Amino acid sequence: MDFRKIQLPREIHTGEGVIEETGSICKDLMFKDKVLVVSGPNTLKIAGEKAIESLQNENFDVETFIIDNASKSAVLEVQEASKDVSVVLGIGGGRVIDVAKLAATRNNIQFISAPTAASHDGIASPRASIKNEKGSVSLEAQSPIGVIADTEIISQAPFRLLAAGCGDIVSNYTAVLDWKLSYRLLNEYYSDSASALSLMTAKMTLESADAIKEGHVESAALVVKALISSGMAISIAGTSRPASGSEHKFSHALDIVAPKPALHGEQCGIGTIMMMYLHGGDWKYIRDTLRTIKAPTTARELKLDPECIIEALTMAHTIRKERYTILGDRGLTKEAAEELATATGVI
Ligand SMILES: NC(=O)C1=CN([C@@H]2O[C@H](COP(=O)(O)OP(=O)(O)OC[C@H]3O[C@@H](n4cnc5c(N)ncnc54)[C@H](O)[C@@H]3O)[C@@H](O)[C@H]2O)C=CC1
Ligand SMILES: O=C(CO)COP(=O)(O)O
Ligand SMILES: [Zn+2]
Repeated sequence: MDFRKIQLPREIHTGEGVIEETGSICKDLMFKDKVLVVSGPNTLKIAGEKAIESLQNENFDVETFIIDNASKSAVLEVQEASKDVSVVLGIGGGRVIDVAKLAATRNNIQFISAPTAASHDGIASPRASIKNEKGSVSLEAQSPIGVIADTEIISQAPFRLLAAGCGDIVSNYTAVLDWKLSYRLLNEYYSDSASALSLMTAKMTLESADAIKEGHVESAALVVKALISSGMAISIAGTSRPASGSEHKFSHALDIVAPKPALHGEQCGIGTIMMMYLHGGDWKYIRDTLRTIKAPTTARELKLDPECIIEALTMAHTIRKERYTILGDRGLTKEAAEELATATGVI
């Protein structure tokens, strides 16, 4: 028998000020007594404290745990801190959400995702990216039972984070091309519906590029919706394949080689320009649209040396080797990497 399970969020709450409804949302979801809020040092002040007040107003006993990295040890610490709670809330950026999501999954506890920035599509996905000695691993986790996305808070986050979210969405184009390639060459499992949702999300976002502006609640709402939809494509696929291909391998490689990596979504956006070139697709459209959004398209904008880009390109195929992409099993030579980055204007 070919059993398949698709897990999706049960409730998605978006809107200006919705973080102040956290307590009543948790009550409606029938959580009781003690809850754990996992946040970052800054995001606690930006959103965590409002959520805590709202939870306390509904008589929840709130514990707080602050993390600053998506490491294995942070996951273990949050697991330890969440043994006797009814729900774990991750309030912050992608790293906070991943740690809280994985710790809750391992403790068999429900998880609520409350993003403070629209910077990544892990908001509603059933995966968690955790750093390890080799860079990072994508681990299976539960989907959040609820998403609380306060568009006012998200619209006030540095614009760079919103533009990065667009880079993570644009990645869907090359991720799907890579996935299809692997399906054709290696008969890898492939889902038409997950790919269709992923591509539609990327297409709609790029078509709205002109409307993605700094400080606008509507822009934040547009990107949040796309990131949640991308996370659902990951849920349907049961793998991050529809949203992570060669461009993500490049970004994961940069996280290893760069002295100070840029944001995940920024790196993925630039990776998409280059991987689309390798696929023979319309890489200029990707580049120009990222420019319209004011997302970075060059190494200089990422504050990275050209050497870093070349090194990441030549090692990208070694990341998640089981995930076949346009980079093949042998990857790029140094010369080919240099040619690719130069031809696309990345260096
Ligand atoms: N689980 C999944 O399916 C996915 C996971 N990821 C992971 O997510 C992470 C990337 O997420 P990011 O959010 O880009 O990085 P991040 O979590 O490191 O956040 C970037 C910075 O933005 C700050 N920040 C967040 N909200 C803010 C606000 N409202 N105002 C001011 N500063 C704010 C954070 O404190 C942090 O310093 C990576 O580790 C990546 O691997 C990315 C995509 C999918
Ligand atoms: O970043 C992701 C999707 O945007 C998750 O992908 P990975 O499986 O590469 O961690
Ligand atoms: Zn990503």
